[in-house]
Amino acid sequence: MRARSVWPARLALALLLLVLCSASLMLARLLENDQHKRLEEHVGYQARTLARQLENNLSIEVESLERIARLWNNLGRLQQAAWEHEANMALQGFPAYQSIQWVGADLRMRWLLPLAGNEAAQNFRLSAEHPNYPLAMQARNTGEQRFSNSFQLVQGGRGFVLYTPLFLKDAQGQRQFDGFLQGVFRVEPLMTQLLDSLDSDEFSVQLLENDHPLYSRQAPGSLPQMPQRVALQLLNNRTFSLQLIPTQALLQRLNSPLPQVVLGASLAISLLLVAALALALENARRAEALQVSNRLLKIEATRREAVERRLRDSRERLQLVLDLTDSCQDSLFIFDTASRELLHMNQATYASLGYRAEHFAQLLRNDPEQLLPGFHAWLQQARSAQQDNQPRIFQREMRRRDGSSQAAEINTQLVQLHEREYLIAVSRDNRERLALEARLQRLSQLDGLTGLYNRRFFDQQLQAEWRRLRRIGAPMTLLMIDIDHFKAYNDALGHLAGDDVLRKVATVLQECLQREGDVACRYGGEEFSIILTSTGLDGGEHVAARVHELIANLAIPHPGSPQQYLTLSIGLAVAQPANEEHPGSLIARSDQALYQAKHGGRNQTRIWSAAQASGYSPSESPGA
Ligand SMILES: Nc1nc2c(ncn2[C@@H]2O[C@H](COP(=O)(O)OP(=O)(O)OP(=O)(O)O)[C@@H](O)[C@H]2O)c(=O)[nH]1
Repeated sequence: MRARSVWPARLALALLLLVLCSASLMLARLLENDQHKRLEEHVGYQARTLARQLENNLSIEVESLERIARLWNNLGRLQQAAWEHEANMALQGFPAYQSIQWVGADLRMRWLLPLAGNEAAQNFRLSAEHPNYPLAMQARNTGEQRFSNSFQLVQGGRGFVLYTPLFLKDAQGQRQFDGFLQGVFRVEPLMTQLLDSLDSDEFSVQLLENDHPLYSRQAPGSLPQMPQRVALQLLNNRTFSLQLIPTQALLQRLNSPLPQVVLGASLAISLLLVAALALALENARRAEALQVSNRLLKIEATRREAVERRLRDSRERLQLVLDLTDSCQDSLFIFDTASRELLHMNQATYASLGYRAEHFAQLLRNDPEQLLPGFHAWLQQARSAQQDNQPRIFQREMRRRDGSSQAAEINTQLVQLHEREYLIAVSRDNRERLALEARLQRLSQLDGLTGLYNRRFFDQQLQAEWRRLRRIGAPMTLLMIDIDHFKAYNDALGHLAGDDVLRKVATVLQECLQREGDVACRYGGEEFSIILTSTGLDGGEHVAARVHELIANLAIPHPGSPQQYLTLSIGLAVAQPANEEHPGSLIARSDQALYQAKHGGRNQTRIWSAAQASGYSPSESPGA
């Protein structure tokens, strides 16, 4: 289960923050623009006020000179005293005047007030080369006042002139030009007077003529990017303009910190808003992650429960299996071969031997030879057998608690696990089976009718004893015994009687054997054999004689026998196994001897000898 990506939400928040910040900046910018606008309006208003003031001032002077000119024109040329009176009044009313003067019709300076400061202009004459000449001529021709452009005053400094044409009426009533009444203004005092009331810290002021500065008053901290210019209309002259440039001080005075406050506040609010949203987003993400982890935890818990349940079930099943092994008759035990610590043993393991569980475990750990004689050799055998892929079932003796031994068939399996070796052993008390096997073994060696050993056992025994005697250099004697006229016996008395006779003969033969190693067998039909080990001719003859004697003692009636009693014929041969390879020759010799006994009249023993064998005349030993 995968948590949703947080990046789209984070991107959206970043965009939101960007938008909010941009909006804040725009708002602040709007407020600033508004402030600038108000500042411009203020500066513009000031400029317009100053311009109107300047225009008013000059228009008042225009009027005062016009009034003098009207007097002049109507009453005739003024007397000097009257002129001085009028001129001084005008000068007093407008201190910005540099001078008021009358230039005669010949354009030569006549009267000049005040004289002080204007001495240089006393002999002034407006020549045709003077820049104001055309304007003056225009005023003369039109009879209207004209305001000049600026020019270099002969008194020094820059100034301009208001030309007011004067006329006299001649005798014929014709108007005669009588020169100009000139109001001369110097820029400097004109502007100083004008700006007297203006706060010098708040504006820089320029008087411009055709965009060229004629006068400048610079205030510190001017903001040249915010000039406000107002065109001046001085009568006919429109070349002048007034320019105000606000200063930083004015800006500070007029501007409020509102835009900054608004910007700061809105940025802070934006940040807080985005932070709150981010926090909410993070909380939602964590809550979702918590839900996911809770779900995973639940799944894990369910899985663990299932695992534990399975574990519990398998543990219970294991315990059940272990308990069931206690019900088993066979012993089952598993132990570490290095430490001989028991991993498991069922009840039969220790109980069948009479131990308690702890005692058995302790014995296996501390003294395994005591418990299982030859333990270490057996363990090694088990390893070798497993390596060679040989059968791993061992017949061992286990020692009971009372000291007696118990035969045990132990099936072993060695297991290598986690670098340790474990032995799994299943042990079984097989005494009964061994006894049964022994019995079967015996039965397989015996003749069912007589209880003597059968022909097969005879063959095995003859071979085994032959080899043994060959080793020790001792002789072997073989007696081949056959019942005489047994066919006749059967024919006369029946087969059951014949069987009974066979059993009686067997008993006789068995009685005749007194030394260990001597064996009587039913060789086949009515023929028997006796193997006498470490026995020479004397011993053989002795046994044969005893056989004849005991049979004779029985005096078993035999209607078909010349003696009327049952008799036996015996062929006897002696051999030295050390000199011969196989016992076959011994059988053949004793057979030959038996043949001789039969043909010699029966009821006798014939001993095989080499001399007789060549002539085929065994020596005779008559029966009893
Ligand atoms: N009742 C009985 N008879 C057997 C048994 N085995 C062999 N016979 C008999 O033994 C007889 C042996 O007869 P023969 O080989 O002719 O020898 P014989 O009659 O004993 O004569 P001689 O050996 O020459 O003295 C046969 O009639 C067999 O049937 C047996 O287990 N029980």
